[in-house]
Amino acid sequence: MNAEGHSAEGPWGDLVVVAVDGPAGSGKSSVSKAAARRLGFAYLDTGAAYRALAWFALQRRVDPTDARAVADTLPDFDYRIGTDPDGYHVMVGEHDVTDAIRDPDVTAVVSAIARVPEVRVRLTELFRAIMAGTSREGIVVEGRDITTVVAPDAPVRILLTADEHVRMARRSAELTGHSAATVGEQLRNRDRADSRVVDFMNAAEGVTTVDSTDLDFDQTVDAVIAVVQREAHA
Ligand SMILES: Nc1ncnc2c1ncn2[C@@H]1O[C@H](COP(=O)(O)OP(=O)(O)OP(=O)(O)O)[C@@H](O)[C@H]1O
Ligand SMILES: Nc1ccn([C@@H]2O[C@H](COP(=O)(O)O)[C@@H](O)[C@H]2O)c(=O)n1
Repeated sequence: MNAEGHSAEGPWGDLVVVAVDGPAGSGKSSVSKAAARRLGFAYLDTGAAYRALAWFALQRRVDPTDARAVADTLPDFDYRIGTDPDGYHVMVGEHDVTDAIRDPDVTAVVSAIARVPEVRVRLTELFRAIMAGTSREGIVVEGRDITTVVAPDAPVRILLTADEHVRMARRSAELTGHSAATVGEQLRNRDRADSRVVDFMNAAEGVTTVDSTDLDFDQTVDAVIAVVQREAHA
């Protein structure tokens, strides 16, 4: 039994871990948060940690392409994230970086930060500790390598995807003041860089694909919840 009372059968005991991966703009954060809210589960956004470390490196004027210098920031990286889907916040030390980590300057360098092996090892440990510490019945964890590296043994594993043009259109609809072409190019470049490190375009064995290309937001949340209900206690 772990500290939060999840009994010890399998790595997660009776904690229902819902692992969700997918490319940029596929709806991982918004859909996972809404599904967690409806299920009464916790919600963990893992991309926020990579973004927060990118923010921290920029603050320290570390060159994001210098892997050694990036890894050297890890001992001082004091990171906390809220896992209540209704109380989402991200802290680095005493700084609330919830909004700052969405800044285009951070988005532009996050893939370079995320390809540093020491970073991936450290953040994976951190994610597992946060997951094990939840007091709720379950947790929805979303990112790029959750179904394959962070929690390949999760009872529910989902690849959330959508056609690239649809993802670009959804992303540009939420970003005013940026041309659709620029938004699309940034999204495609980030996916290209990230997919050199982990494969989140193809479902690993045992992972269920939810394709939202022809679904609206609520239908996508319904589809994710249907997978959870079918697979959580299968
Ligand atoms: N099925 C859907 N129908 C319509 N809009 C959607 C759907 N799913 C997600 N969206 C919208 O698409 C946009 C991108 O979603 P979101 O930010 O959750 O994606 P993401 O995968 O977390 O992206 P990133 O990896 O870049 O952080 C949001 O505005 C969200 O509301
Ligand atoms: N499991 C993960 C999650 C994220 N990343 C990297 O972080 C970047 C930001 O992620 P968002 O989901 O907030 O867009 C992403 O582009 C990846 O570089 C990761 O490597 N693994």
